[in-house]
Amino acid sequence: MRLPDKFESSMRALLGEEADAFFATYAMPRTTGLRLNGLKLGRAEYEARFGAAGLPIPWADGGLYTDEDDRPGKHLHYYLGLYYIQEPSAMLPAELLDVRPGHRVLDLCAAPGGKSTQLASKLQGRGLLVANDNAAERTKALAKNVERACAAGVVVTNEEPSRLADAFGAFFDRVLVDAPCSGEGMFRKDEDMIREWERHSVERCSGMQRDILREAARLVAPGGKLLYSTCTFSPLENEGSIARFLAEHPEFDVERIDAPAEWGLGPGRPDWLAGDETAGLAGERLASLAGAARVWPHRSRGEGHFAALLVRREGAGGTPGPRASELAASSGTQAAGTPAAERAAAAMTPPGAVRSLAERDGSDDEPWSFPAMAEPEAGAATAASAAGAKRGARPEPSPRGRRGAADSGSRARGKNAASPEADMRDKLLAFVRDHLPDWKPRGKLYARGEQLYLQPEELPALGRLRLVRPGWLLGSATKHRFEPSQALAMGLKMTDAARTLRLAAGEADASRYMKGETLQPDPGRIVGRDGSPESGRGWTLVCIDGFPAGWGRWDGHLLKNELLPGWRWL
Ligand SMILES: C[S@@+](CC[C@H](N)C(=O)[O-])C[C@H]1O[C@@H](n2cnc3c(N)ncnc32)[C@H](O)[C@@H]1O
Repeated sequence: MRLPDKFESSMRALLGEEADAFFATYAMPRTTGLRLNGLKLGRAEYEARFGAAGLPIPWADGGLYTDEDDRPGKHLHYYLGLYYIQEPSAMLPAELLDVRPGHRVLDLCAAPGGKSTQLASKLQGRGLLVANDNAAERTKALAKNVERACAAGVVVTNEEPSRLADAFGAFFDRVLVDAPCSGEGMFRKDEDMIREWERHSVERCSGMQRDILREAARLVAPGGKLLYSTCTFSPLENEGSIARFLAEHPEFDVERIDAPAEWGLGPGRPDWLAGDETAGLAGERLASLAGAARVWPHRSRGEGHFAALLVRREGAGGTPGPRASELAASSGTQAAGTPAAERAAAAMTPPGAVRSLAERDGSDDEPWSFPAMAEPEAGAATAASAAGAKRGARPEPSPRGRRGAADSGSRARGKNAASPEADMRDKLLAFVRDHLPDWKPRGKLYARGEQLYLQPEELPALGRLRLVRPGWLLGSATKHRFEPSQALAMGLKMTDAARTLRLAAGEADASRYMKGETLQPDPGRIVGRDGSPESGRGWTLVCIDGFPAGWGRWDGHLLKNELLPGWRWL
């Protein structure tokens, strides 16, 4: 591999005696890995059922090393969302962020979603994750990866950080800034990164990082944490970005990353900054940058990475955004400014205020309502509709379109059962009663066109933001019925569905289903929740190795395949 001369000479100067060991790694195979999806299963269960999958990655829950010539992306289990393919060092930042169930989490630079899916598994379905990226095209992969792994509790946005900061204010307990960077740590993984490095200068990346970090600071609740990470070795983009951040934000401190010695991490290197790169920081505050962590390929089994954990002091009041203060007023709880730790602890106990669908259905005069059905301002296009318009395709129905206009009327009518909202909800409820009898999701409904989403209860109204996925897409309420989505299937458990076809990955019908073909299973294979034959017809959850793969429609003879083309196994 031919490394750029400028890169080589600066790394030799920084590493001194260690430089030879560092450069020797470029003749070795790159490191590869996968991370089991903790929302579906853990390592013990995976290995007990499917055999050993690789050596554990020491810093990542469910992380396993793979061999370069393994092809985990070709396996059906990948399509079922049982794991995400991720470079081992890239699993470190989300582990360090200390995300717990109930937290409000923001992944500010999230596409294509490796760390978002990891953060979502830490939340275990409690709390909220906003996964954002400012590149519209990249949010498509982000949304799909989230839907494959864990769409419940996740909102995908396509925004500039400043607009998120204006909307949310100091709302989040945890913020991840996995920043765009010069990618020096990925040269061994992807030689294209060398060409990219030659095109994008370290200085340009450092400017982008400054702008993103400035806005990120506004989004962290007092007592909350911000994890900054890059996949580059450049001191300017790593310690330099954090030095400038600390100089501009006295309310933040570095929290030392105390990793076990066997992880092989190196410290942050404030001593590598040139005088004009320290942003005037000096003394203990400059020295605190040593509490960051560097992954070195000659010390750990992983590509190059940097991580710094920053904590916003308790009582360092941020500005609650208009949306966050709305939430505080409406919920009667203190939304912004409440110590994050207290709220996280409260979230660990079952939240009585958050009622399940089953509890609402029947016991409430407005079951599973639309309490915060916010609509984007006229002219604020969704990312999907903007992308469609660019390609000249028919844009997704506007939220202020046919349904939206009627919705405004329905709000004026209040609880009128004949409102379009109530009609959509009733179709969904009828589907749930028939097909998912004991399913107990948490959240509130949100409608966009015909599509119905489930949002986390504590998500404030997001009217002006570009929403790629305003929540978990449950399906569409069409004129005659509710049609469940692929995202709904992926977020269910096999035992949630009243009717299933249960296949094993090795069966011909499993690959035929995943390729989009109609199936003709033995009717005895269509079973109910307890595994006994089921005589009904209609929507059927197709499961492979015990995990949902998608929907089919059973007519007693044939199973019509409802797997969308983009979800097929090629
Ligand atoms: C290193 S990648 C993120 C990888 C991702 N965290 C993952 O684990 O899959 C950096 C991302 O930052 C996004 N980005 C660049 N500038 C941004 C900005 N100003 N605001 C938000 N995202 C930005 C890029 O589009 C890119 O997807």
